[in-house]
Parts: sequence; structure tokens; C-alpha cells
Amino acid sequence: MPNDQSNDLFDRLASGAAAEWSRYVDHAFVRGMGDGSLPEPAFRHYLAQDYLFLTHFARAYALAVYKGRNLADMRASLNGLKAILDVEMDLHVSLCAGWGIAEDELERTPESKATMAYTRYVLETGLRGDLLDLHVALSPCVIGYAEIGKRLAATPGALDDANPYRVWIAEYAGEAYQSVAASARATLNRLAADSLTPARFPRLLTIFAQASRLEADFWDMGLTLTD
Ligand SMILES: Cc1ncc(C[n+]2csc(CCO)c2C)c(N)n1
Repeated sequence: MPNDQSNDLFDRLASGAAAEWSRYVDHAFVRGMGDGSLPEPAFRHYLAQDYLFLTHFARAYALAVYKGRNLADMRASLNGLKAILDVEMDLHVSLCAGWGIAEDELERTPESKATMAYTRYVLETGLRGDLLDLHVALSPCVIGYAEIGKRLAATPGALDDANPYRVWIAEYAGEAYQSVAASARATLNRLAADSLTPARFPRLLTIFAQASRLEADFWDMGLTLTD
């Protein structure tokens, strides 16, 4: 549970933006994946937009390489970039293929406004700010999916064969992804130890709240099939 007295920056942000955070992680789209009631066209629409989202997300990691202040920062971001380009994208393309969406169709999909808004917000925040601003903008995405995966996996029946969304849930609830999220938390704390001041916290909270809102809007876009 979020805790604003915590030493963990992520906990302080999630607790400071509790309304935006819970609209995102407890969204109807998420609950629909948990109990299998999400309409399949909504999931297909989401998957195709998520392909475009991941492409921009890779650019954001490339920007984080550039923004690193030392080789350790730069190497950590490069590992994130490689994980997306060499692993995540392939996983996503095969997940889409399983849902009947071929790679050339993904390439041809027009970007929805929600995808544009979210990805450009993250990129612009990183361009304008420093590495801490950028990692705060990325954190609802990276850490939120781990939290969603863990919660859903604990829902009775969520991982049953009868649930068409079980593969998605198992992926994010799995140990490999949980450890990606744990290291994203550690990165935030490391950067905060270096450059977080009390005066700066409200500005970081604004970034976190906006990114969480845009994540919730991304679920809305899937659910309502909006372009
Ligand atoms: C809208 C949206 N938000 C978050 C994620 C999760 N996510 C984005 S990049 C990545 C890999 C991090 O190394 C993960 C898990 C997503 N797929 N789509």
C-alpha cells in the first residue's frame, strides 16, 4: 500500500497522487482482464496501440542513456533499452500474433490520440528535465504494470485456462517482470538521494500524477475503442 511517510520515492508519489493512481491500477479494463469479462475487441485495440507505445517507450530509454550523468547511469538505461528492443517487442509481437494481429498490421495501425498524448508527455518531460524527471514520468508505466499483474494474479480464477487474459497477467506477475519493477524503484531512490530536495517534490508529484492519468486514459482508449 502507498505510504507517504516512506523513504521509498515511489511510495511517496503513489500516495501523493492516490486518486490518479487508483483510477489507473484499478481501472475497469484491468478488472475485466482479471475476471475475463473484458471484450476481446477492446484487448486487440489496446494491443495494437501498445505496440506503438512500446516503440516510443524505447525512445524514452534512449533519451535516458543520453541524460545519464555517468557511465553507470548510461549503462543502466542502455540495459532498459535493450530489454525493450530485444525482448519486450518480440514478446509483444508474438502475443499480438496469438490474438490474430500480424506484424505488418501493427506497423500500419494509426496512432490513437491517447497513445500520442502519453508517449509525447513522457518524452517531453525527459527532454525538458533531468534523469529524475524522466524516471518519475516512466515509473507509473514500469512499476504500475508490476502492481497490476500482482493484484490480478491474486484474484481467484485469473490464471485459469478459461481466462483469455491469463498470459498477459502471468507475464507481469512473473518474477522476471517483478524484478524489473523492483530495480526501477531502486533507480528512483538512487537518483532521489542525489538530487531530490523538499522544494522539488511537488513538481515530481505533478509529473507522476499526469503520467498516471495518461495511463488511465490509455485503458479508457482500449475500452471505448477510441482512435
Ligand atoms: C500503456 C502501457 N503502460 C505500461 C506498459 C508496461 N511496459 C512498458 S515498457 C515495459 C518494459 C519495461 O522494461 C513495460 C512492462 C505497457 N506495455 N503499456
